[in-house]
Amino acid sequence: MQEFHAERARTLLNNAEEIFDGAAVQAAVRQVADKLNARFDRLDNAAFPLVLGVMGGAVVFTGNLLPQLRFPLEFDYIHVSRYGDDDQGGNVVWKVIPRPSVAGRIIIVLDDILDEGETLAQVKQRLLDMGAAEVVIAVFADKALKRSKPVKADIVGLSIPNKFVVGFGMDVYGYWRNLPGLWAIRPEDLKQR
Ligand SMILES: O=P(O)(O)OC[C@H]1O[C@H](OP(=O)(O)OP(=O)(O)O)[C@H](O)[C@@H]1O
Ligand code: HPA
Repeated sequence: MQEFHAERARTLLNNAEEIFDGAAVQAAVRQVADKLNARFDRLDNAAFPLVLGVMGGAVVFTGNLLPQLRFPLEFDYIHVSRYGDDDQGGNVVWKVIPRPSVAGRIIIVLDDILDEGETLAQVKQRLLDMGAAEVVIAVFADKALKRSKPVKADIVGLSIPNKFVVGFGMDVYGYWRNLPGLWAIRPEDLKQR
C-alpha cells in the first residue's frame, strides 16, 4: 500500500509543472512579513495580535513566516478541512475550533491558499461571531478565479493561476506538502476537472 502511494505521488510530480521555485516562494513570504511588520511593528505595542494558523495547509507558510515577524504576538492554530483527500472542495469541517480568548483581539489568520474562499469566509465569520475585534487575513497564495469570492485576503504573497497546485504546505490527495516550490498538477491527473 505504501508503495502504491509513493509511486502515485512521484507520477503526479513527474507530470506537474513548477510555476514558482523555492526562491520565488521565499521572496513572497518575505513580502508578507514586510507588510505585517509595517502594520504591527509599532512601539506602543497596542495591537498584540493573536496569529492563527489554519491547519494543516498553513503549517509550512506559518513556520517560515513567524520567525520573520518582529512584533510581539501570540500564536495558536485552528484546524479546518474542506478538500480532505479530494481535489474539489466540499463542506467546511471544523476539527479544532478557535479558543474563546479570541474575543476582543486583533486576529491575524494565516493560510496557504485562498481558492474559492469558502474556508476563510467561514473562519472569518466564526471569529467575528466569537467577538474578535478585527480579522486580518494573510494568505501565501491567492488563486485567480473568474468569479468573485465570498472573502478577500488583506495580504497576499503570490497571485497564482487557476490551476490545482501542490507544495509549500499544499497537497493533492495528501501528497507533496513538503515541496519548497509551487507545482501545478497536470489537469488530466486530477479526479475532477
Ligand atoms: O478557498 P477554499 O476553496 O475554501 O480552499 C482553501 C482551503 O483549502 C485548503 O485546505 P484543505 O481543506 O485542503 O485542508 P488542508 O489545510 O488540510 O490541506 C487550504 O489549506 C485552505 O484552507
Ligand atoms: O490548488 C490547491 N491545491 C491544494 N490545496 C488546495 N485547496 C484549495 N485549493 C487548493
